[in-house]
Amino acid sequence: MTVFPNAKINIGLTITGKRSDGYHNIETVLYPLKIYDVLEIIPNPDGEGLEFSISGESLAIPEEENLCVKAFRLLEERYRLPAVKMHLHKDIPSGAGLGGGSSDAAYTLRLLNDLFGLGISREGLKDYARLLGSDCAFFIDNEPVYAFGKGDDFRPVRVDLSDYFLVVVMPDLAIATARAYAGVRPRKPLFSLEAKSSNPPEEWKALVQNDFEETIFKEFPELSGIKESLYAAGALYASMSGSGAAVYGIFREKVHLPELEGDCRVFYDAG
Ligand SMILES: C[C@@](CO)(OP(=O)(O)O)[C@H](O)COP(=O)(O)OP(=O)(O)OC[C@H]1O[C@@H](n2ccc(N)nc2=O)[C@H](O)[C@@H]1O
Ligand SMILES: Nc1ncnc2c1ncn2[C@@H]1O[C@H](COP(=O)(O)OP(=O)(O)O)[C@@H](O)[C@H]1O
Repeated sequence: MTVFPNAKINIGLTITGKRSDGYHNIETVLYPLKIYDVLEIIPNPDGEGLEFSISGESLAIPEEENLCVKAFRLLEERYRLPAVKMHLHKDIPSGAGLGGGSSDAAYTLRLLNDLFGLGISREGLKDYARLLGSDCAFFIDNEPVYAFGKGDDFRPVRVDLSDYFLVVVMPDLAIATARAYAGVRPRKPLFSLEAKSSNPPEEWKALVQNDFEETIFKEFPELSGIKESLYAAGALYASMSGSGAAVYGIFREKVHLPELEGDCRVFYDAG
C-alpha cells in the first residue's frame, strides 16, 4: 500500500521555557501542507524483518536512523509484524522546519497499523509517535492544531488557508533543530497564539512571530531576504517555518516568483 506523508508549517512559535528534560516548552500552530513524500509498505513473504530502500532527496544518515525504520522497530518490539518491504521516496526537504521526517514516521505507524490490523487507537498511535519526535504525533490526525508543552500536546484551532495561495521557499541550506533551540532565549508570550491564530492571516503580520527567526536570521541573512521578497511580492504574511530553513508566504492571489527559483526550491499553492 502507498501513502503520501505531507509536510507542515508552524504559524507563530514562542519558546516559553527550558524544561528539566532538556527540551523546551513551546506554543505554536501546526498546519498541514500539500508537499509530499511517498511511502510504500508491502508484505514480503519470502523475506525476513524489514527490507528498507530510499530514493529522491538524499539524507546523510544510516538506515537505522531513518525515522521510518525507527517507527517500524518501535512496533516490531511490541507486535507480531510480518516481514515487509518499505520504500521511501523523499521530496520534502530535510532540515527545513517542514517536519518531513516526523511525517514519514507517523505515516509508517499508521500504515503498519492499518495493513496488519494491529488495532492501535488514534491516541495510542499518537503516544507511539511522541516517542519518535515532538512533531510526530501531529501527523496522526493531520489537522490544524495549537501545540503546546514540548509541542506534542494539541488542541484543535480554526485556521483555514484553503482560500489562500501558499508559497514555500527552501534555500540550499539545512538547519538542525537541536542547534536552533540551543540559540534561543525563552520568553513569556505577549498574547495567546491560540486565540490570535483564529484572526484572518491579513492580521498576522503585526501579531504572530516565530522566535527562532531572531537568531537564525542573524546567522543566515539570506532567509530574512527571502521573507522580505515574499512581502515585496504581496504576501499578507510571511515567516520562517519552525526551526527553518524554509520560509513561507501566504498570498490572496496566485503568484510566480522566478527571482527566487534560481537559488531555492519553490513550492507553489502548498496550503
Ligand atoms: C522546531 C519544531 C517546531 O514544530 O519543528 P521543526 O522545525 O524541527 O520541524 C519542533 O519543536 C521540533 O520537533 P522535532 O523535529 O520532532 O524535534 P525532536 O526530534 O523532538 O527534537 C530534536 C531536538 O530539538 C530540541 N527540542 C525539540 C523540541 C522541543 N520542544 N524542545 C527542544 O529543545 C532538543 O534538543 C531535541 O533533542
Ligand atoms: N525519513 C526522514 N526524512 C527526513 N529526515 C529524516 C528522516 N529520518 C530521519 N531524519 C533526520 O531527521 C532530521 C530532520 O527531520 P525533518 O522532520 O525532515 O526536518 P525538520 O526537523 O527540519 O522539520 C534530519 O536530521 C534527518 O537526518
